Amino acid sequence: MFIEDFKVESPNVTYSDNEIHSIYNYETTELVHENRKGSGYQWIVKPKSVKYEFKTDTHVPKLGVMLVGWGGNNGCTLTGGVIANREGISWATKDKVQQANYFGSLTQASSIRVGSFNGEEIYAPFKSLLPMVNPDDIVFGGWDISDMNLADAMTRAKVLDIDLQKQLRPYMEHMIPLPGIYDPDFIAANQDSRANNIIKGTKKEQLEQVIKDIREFKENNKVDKVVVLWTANTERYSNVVVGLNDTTENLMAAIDRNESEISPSTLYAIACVLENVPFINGSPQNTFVPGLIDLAIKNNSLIGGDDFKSGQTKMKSVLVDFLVGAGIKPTSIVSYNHLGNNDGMNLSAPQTFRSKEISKSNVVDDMVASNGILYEPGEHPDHVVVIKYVPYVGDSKRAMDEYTSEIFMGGKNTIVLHNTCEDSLLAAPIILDLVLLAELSTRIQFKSEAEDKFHSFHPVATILSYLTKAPLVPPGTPVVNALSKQRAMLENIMRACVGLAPENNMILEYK
Ligand SMILES: NC(=O)c1ccc[n+]([C@@H]2O[C@H](COP(=O)([O-])OP(=O)(O)OC[C@H]3O[C@@H](n4cnc5c(N)ncnc54)[C@H](O)[C@@H]3O)[C@@H](O)[C@H]2O)c1
Ligand SMILES: O=P([O-])([O-])O[C@@H]1[C@@H](O)[C@H](O)[C@@H](O)[C@H](O)[C@@H]1O
Repeated sequence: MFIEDFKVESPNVTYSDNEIHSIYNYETTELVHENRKGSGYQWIVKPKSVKYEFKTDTHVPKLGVMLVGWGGNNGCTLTGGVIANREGISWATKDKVQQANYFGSLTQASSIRVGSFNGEEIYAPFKSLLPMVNPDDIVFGGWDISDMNLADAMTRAKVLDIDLQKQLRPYMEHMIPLPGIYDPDFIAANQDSRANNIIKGTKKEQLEQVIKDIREFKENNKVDKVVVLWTANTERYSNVVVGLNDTTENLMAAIDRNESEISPSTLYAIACVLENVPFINGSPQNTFVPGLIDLAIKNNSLIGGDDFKSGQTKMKSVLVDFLVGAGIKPTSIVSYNHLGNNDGMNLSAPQTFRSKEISKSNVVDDMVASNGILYEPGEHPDHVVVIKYVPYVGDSKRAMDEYTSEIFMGGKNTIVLHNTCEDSLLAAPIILDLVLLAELSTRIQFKSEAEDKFHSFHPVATILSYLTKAPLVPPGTPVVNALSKQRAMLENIMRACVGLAPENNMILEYK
């Protein structure tokens, strides 16, 4: 059965006018490697219970979302999709009259199990766990190196149905992206033709302009909070150089010197960290150079990324988790896709493709490392990523995957997948989830029984990892890519905020 909402009644949960306060026993383990006399070294696993308190501010702000690359396929598709939902727009397709929806969004279109009732499993909307921004209320803005208005950008993108585009045009034709920071050294040369909307000046002047843009957007739109998200073109990796961008001091000094190796995405991100505005990187480049991570931690300003996990890689983080979890040994993974949108054109350059190849390839590392029965230390499946630009197919990405695995008694198992989808229709709801969850996480404070004061999550927002191919994590902490674990982590942290136990799927009451 599906219910729309619920309230937790527990001595450990208090709902007040401004917050939800929960007391939560975190059940974990502590490992010890002991030298046991006579039996040599022994791993000892000790169950451990740590009491935490969570406080969630229930004041849901008026949220402004500023997209870098607002005029791109993802940016205009998301903007149009939210307007269509907000206005209740429906449109004729060749099959039927289509209603607007948020399918593909974890927060808006997925559910959680709240328990059983009379032998029936009871589910509720994911978003019913904690008060979240209603996406219909978001105010959009942002930057683009192309000055095309959002209605014309929607036409250029060729993603949304024509009848929908016609209805959206009046809402979007007055939406004009702010000039962006353009550096041809960081994206493909084929992007130069659209770069007619640029912030001039030195890197310091560009940084200062972005800060001014954020402040003016917040003031002009009377929003309480702003989240900035990069959905602009994939950049090449920045060289990380001692003395240039390895520390905050060196990074800021490099900007003062107008050093060419500081990328546009890093400049936007620095502007956000200086303004304490969450910044999320939806592309694979290493925007977050060490000096920037250092600055975000010092300023306790949320940063998250990298690279939306939307299609082929999302499937990979499910399939490989299933195979390895079933004791089957993937030995060869080949992921090929072609697409014809501007993203694909930008990725046709070797240096930008390399950024994407890295984020699409590293996604199996944690799953492989989890099974020492299947893999020797350092052993990995052969893993190849291919992306080709084929203009004719546009945003309709064709992905073809082949997974070859070793099975029982020397057997071989080959799984072949083919997937066709509008890449932007996969990415847009993920962008929505990223900004909504980033905003929510800034309203959560918590402390363990060993801490005196409540504090926020670590500014490097691992909580967003379900939505990214290459999760950015605090230095020295584990990277988890398995999709089921990422979703469970996010849901269980939100359950803890309302005093609910993690979903453990045991259903002992019926065993
Ligand atoms: N399924 C997906 O679509 C998907 C999945 C994962 C990651 N991504 C990443 O999301 C990004 C956007 O994808 P898209 O399909 O919307 O691409 P797009 O090329 O349609 O849009 C990118 C936009 O960014 C603008 N731009 C480029 N550099 C800029 C800068 N420095 N400042 C401001 N604007 C700038 C471009 O003019 C363009 O309008 C890409 O990096 C892509 O790799 C997309
Ligand atoms: O999310 P995913 O399907 O694994 O990866 C996608 C790539 O296959 C595609 O070529 C690229 O253009 C998109 O930006 C996205 O990164």
